[in-house]
Amino acid sequence: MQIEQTALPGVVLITPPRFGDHRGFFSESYNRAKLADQGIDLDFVQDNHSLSSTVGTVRGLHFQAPPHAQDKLVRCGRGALFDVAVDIRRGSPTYGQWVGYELSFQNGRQLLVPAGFAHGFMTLMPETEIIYKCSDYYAPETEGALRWDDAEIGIDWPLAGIEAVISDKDAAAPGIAGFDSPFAWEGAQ
Ligand SMILES: Cc1cn([C@H]2C[C@H](O)[C@@H](COP(=O)(O)OP(=O)(O)O[C@H]3O[C@@H](C)C(=O)[C@@H](O)[C@H]3O)O2)c(=O)[nH]c1=O
Repeated sequence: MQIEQTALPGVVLITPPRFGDHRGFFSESYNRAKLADQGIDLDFVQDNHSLSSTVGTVRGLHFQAPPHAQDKLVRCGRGALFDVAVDIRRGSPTYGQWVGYELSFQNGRQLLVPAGFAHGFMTLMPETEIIYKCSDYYAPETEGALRWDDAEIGIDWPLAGIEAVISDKDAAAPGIAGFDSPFAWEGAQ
């Protein structure tokens, strides 16, 4: 299993091995013990799966506030997407900064987006599926969102100029200026 740190401490790229043969491939998309050996020991309780039909669909930037904050382990089941994590922990040295990676069926990469980060993605192919594990249950009363194209966050989305397909909820999300984050940085881990 390949583990790569990103520019945002805690956000990690994970690539499980694929064993190919004449039938295709086999891969352990999640193995708790092997991840724990690498220092990533999370207690996932819910798996989510969504399909986005159109290229340029954007979902995000989303989080759940404590006490239902979620770590998310994200992968692409079909197609390709650009997956983003934004640090929203008050006092964090990287507050407001983002990282983004292409996750695709083809590359098999996964992104670990810890609690304290807003998460979002843009699909790069039609009929793209995202699958992610969450460390807490859906708690709509704790949901929050930031605007996906907020100039102050400044995410360099691929497919610049495309008219993004977004939900009404995401269209109404605020920018990060004046955002009263429910997360506080707890110091270097
Ligand atoms: C997130 C979620 C939604 N739902 C329902 C609520 C609603 O009727 C329908 C669609 O919900 P949404 O529009 O919020 O779905 P979506 O915009 O795909 O929301 C997701 O976006 C990505 C970026 C994330 O990181 C997730 O945590 C989640 O916020 O699904 C659940 O039943 N359980 C869940 O865990």
